[in-house]
Amino acid sequence: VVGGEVAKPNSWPWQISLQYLSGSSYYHTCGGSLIRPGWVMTAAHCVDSPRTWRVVLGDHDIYNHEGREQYISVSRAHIHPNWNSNSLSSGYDIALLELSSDASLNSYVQLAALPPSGQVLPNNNPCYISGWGRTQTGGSLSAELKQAYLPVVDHDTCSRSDWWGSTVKNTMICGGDGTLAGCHGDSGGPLNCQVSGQYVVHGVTSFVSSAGCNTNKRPTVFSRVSAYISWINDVIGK
Ligand SMILES: CC(C)C[C@H](NC(=O)C(F)(F)F)C(=O)N[N@@+](C)(CC(=O)Nc1ccc(C(C)C)cc1)Cc1ccccc1
Repeated sequence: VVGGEVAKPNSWPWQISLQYLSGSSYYHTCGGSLIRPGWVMTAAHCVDSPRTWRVVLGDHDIYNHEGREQYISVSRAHIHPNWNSNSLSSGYDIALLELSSDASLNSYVQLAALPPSGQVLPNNNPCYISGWGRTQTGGSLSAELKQAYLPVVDHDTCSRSDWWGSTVKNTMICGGDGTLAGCHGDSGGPLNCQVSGQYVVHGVTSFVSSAGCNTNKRPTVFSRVSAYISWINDVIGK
């Protein structure tokens, strides 16, 4: 997350760190959201390559064990059937991770609320991105969970030719003005939007400009969760 601030610990209790095994250590690679005790929602591009994955719940500082963490391995990744890693702009950058066991819900680990199918938020709706991603383009990951205020940029504005143009589809949601932004390592994490006084996960962090994470008129782009509710229900209801 470029800009913004360190989040109050566990203030986004559905935020998870998705980590892969390399040698004998695990490394943070993406964010995600706990949507059922045994299911995590993340970005398809996070789980494109087959690896040994684990999710860490209840975390704040990813480099220090603070005692609230739960470490659960991923038994299976369900990538959206229409996802094509060579065509990020087509969308479908969403995946569901089946956990090997259920998370224990407590004050540090809670389920995310998901939006109703098809709900599109108005321009400037208050939202926050959260994540451990790079704190500036080409920088390093943040040890502590960060958040930044990224109000919704509606499709009309975000798809303007001097903004993202036709790269952005209406199955995506744009956030922020490019000053504050998501960055590498925030992928898959939530866009937490305030709707009727409650935070609802409306976005899955998908991409930023290759010219730089915080680039003017290139807001952070998220998969719009409300466009995938029926697929999500099909997979987890199964
Ligand atoms: C892995 C890619 C597919 C998605 C990746 N997503 C993120 O970093 C995210 F924002 F989600 F945290 C990204 O934007 N990666 N970049 C590598 C940028 C990138 O690849 N962006 C991008 C944007 C649009 C498109 C298509 C839709 C035209 C393809 C790639 C990050 C970056 C940005 C500036 C400097 C260095 C690294």
